[in-house]
Amino acid sequence: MYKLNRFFILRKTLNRQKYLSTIVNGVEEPIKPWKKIPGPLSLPIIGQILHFLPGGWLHKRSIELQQLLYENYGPIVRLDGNLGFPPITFLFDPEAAITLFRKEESLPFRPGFESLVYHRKHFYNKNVDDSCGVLFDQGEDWKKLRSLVNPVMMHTKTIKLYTNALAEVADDMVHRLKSKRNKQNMIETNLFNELNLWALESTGLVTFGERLNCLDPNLSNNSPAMKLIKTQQESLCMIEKLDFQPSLWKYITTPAYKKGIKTFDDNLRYTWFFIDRAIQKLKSKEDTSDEIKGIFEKIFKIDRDVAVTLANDLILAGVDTMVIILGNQYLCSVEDQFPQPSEFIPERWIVDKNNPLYYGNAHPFAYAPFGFGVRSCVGRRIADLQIEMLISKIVENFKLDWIGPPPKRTRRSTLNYILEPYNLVFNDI
Ligand code: HEM
Repeated sequence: MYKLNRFFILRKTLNRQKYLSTIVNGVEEPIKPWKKIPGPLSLPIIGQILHFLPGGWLHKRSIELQQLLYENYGPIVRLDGNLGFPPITFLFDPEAAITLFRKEESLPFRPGFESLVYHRKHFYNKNVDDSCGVLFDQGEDWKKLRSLVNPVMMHTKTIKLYTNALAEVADDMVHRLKSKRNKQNMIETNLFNELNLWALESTGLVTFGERLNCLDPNLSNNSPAMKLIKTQQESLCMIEKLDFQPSLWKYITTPAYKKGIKTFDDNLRYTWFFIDRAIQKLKSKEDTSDEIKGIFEKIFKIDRDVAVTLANDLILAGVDTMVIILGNQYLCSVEDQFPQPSEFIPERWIVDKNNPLYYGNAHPFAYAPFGFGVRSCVGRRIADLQIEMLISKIVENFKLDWIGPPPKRTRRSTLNYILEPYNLVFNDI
C-alpha cells in the first residue's frame, strides 16, 4: 500500500515558518530566513542541484534520503528546490509536526504530482478549470469534492457495510496465494503485483459496488485489470522522474515528459473501462435498497462528473496507495521511537505498558500513516477494513515463515516498493 505524507512549502506560507521557529525552540523568536534552515550546501544559481547529479552524495543513494538528511542536519531540513521541483522542508520532530498540523488552515494546500495535474488539465479535462480530483485540487475546489465524499467514506457505519464483501475478496486472495505457491510454499509470481491485484479488487468493490474479478486464477496479462495495474505502476515511476527528481519538462518537451503523458493517458483509459462498465450497469439496473452500493453509485446520483472524477481518484489512490513527504515514515524507523525498529516484533503492539517495546512509548504522531486533519486520507476507514480482513484471513490460513537473509528494505519513492526476494513462506496450518 502507499504512503502519503504531507509536505510543506514554507516559502508559500510564512505563518508556518514562523510557527516552526516558535515550537522548535520553545520560545517566541523572530522569524528566521528560509536560508537559515540547515540543509545541503547551496551554490549561487544552481542551488543544491549538484548533490543530486551523478557524482553527488545524494545521487543514487543506498541510504534513504530522509535518513541522510536527518542524520546530517537534524529535525528540520531545507531543500531549496530546483529544475522543476519545489522547495521542501523536511520535519522530523513529531511534536513540531503535530502542532503545525493543528494550526493548519481550513483549506490545506498539498502540492505534488504536477505532471499528472498538468495532464489532467491539458489533455484530459474538457476545460482547464475543471476539477482534477480530490487528490490534486486545492482550495475551494478541493473542499467541494471533499465535503461530498466525507459522509460516504469517513463514517465507520457506512464502511462496515462492506465487511462481508471484503472478507470474500480476502478469501479469494488466500486461494490465489495458495495456487501461486511452489514446492517450498513460496509465492512464485511477483508478490507486489499480487498485492496490487488484491488492492484493486478491494477498492474496486467499494468504489463500484461489484467485483472486478482481478483475482481470477485465469486473469491474462492483457486483461484491463492487469493493464490498469501496469500503467499505474508506470505512471508512478514517471511521476517520480518528472516531479520528484530534477527535470526540465516544465521548460522544454523532454522524452520523459512525452512518455509520462502517454502513460497517464493509457492509465486513465483502463480506469475508464471500469467506469464505463459501471455507468452501463447503473443505466440498466433497478434501484433496490437492500444491496450494497458502491461509492460511485452514491455520488453519481448527486453529480455525475464528480462521481467520475472520484472514481479516477479512488482507483489511483486506493490501489497503489502512493504520494507526498513529512518525516513521520522515517520516524517510525528510529530507535528512539520504536526500539529495534528494523526487526519484526509484532508483540510490540500487545505487550504490557512497562515493556520497553510497548508501542505506546513512541510519540503519538511518530506513527501517522494516514496523515492528519481535514485533508487526511479519505480512504483510511476502507483501507483499515481491507487490511484487517486480509490479515485475519492470512493468519487463519497460513503459518507464515521467512527463509534466508533478512528482508531487504523497502524502496521509498512516490510509492513504497517491497524489494525482492520475497522470502515469505506460506505454510498451510
Ligand atoms: C494503507 C493504505 C493507505 C495509506 C497509508 C494512505 C495514506 C494517505 C495519506 C498519508 C494521505 C494524505 C494525507 C495528508 O495530506 O495529510 C492520503 C490521502 C488520500 N487517500 Fe489514502 N491511504 C491509504 C489508502 C487509501 C485508499 C484505499 C483510498 C481510496 C479508497 C485512499 C484515498 C485517498 C484520497 C482520495 C486521498 C486524498 C484526500 C484529500 O486530499 O482530501 N487512500 N492517503
